[in-house]
Amino acid sequence: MTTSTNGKFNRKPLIAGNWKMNMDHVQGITLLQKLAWTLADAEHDYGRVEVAVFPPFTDLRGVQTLTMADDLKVRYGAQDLSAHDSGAYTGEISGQFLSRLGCEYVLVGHSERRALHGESNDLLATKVAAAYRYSITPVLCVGEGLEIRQAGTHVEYTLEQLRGSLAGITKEQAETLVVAYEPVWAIGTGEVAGPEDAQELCAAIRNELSSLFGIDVASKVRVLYGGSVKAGNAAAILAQRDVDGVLVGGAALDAAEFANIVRFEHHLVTD
Ligand SMILES: O=C(CO)COP(=O)(O)O
Repeated sequence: MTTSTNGKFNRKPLIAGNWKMNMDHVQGITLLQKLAWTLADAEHDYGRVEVAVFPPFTDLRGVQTLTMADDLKVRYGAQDLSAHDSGAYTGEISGQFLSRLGCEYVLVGHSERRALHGESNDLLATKVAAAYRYSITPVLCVGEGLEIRQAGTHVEYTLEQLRGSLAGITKEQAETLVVAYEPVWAIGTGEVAGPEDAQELCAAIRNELSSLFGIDVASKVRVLYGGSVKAGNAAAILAQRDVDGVLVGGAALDAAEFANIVRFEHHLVTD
């Protein structure tokens, strides 16, 4: 008998939309407004399922202004941050600036940052620490590429990324962490990991956090799945025991589609 008051979820599900390098600041406001209206029409209960968007840096001031003016319940965050606080780091954005812009979350170590910008686990550990310095919750992204998946070493590889990118954080910090498992071969390819694959890795990540930081961490940390999530496959993925949410790319650029993912419970078959 579980004491859960939120369906199968002991942890509040988080439905997150990573806009990547899409939506300029005008388009971004329109998208957020549409999303908020669609969810308001559907009487979405944000206390039950949390919603967050990750727009480009240049959209964040507009997103903040709209959120404050209309008292929106959608949370938001940035797609990256600097490991440094300030100084001669041309082109970088400090966690301090993000905090001033009302960001509650920041993506750290998205596979596109790891692959295209050579971000290592060591660097990412310093970015995770920077996020915590400004009380921003990191959404740490991990996940294997196709070759590793085919070699069958994906669990060990992903857990190694997890350990490396969390080096030096405290148990208290770990308790507020969000981890997103995003297998690279499933990102933007239409190739979605099966619900069982998502469950396997989300459970392995939770177990690893438990042995790294203690069991209560594992019961609090939310572990998301990302990679070709759409309204049509979200419910089955979110029905898995250890999947506490999804990190959505392409489908987050369409307000109606993303709202349907947020409302996944309406597509769940209850047991
Ligand atoms: O990378 C992703 C989210 O961060 C996933 O992107 P897609 O949903 O477009 O596959």
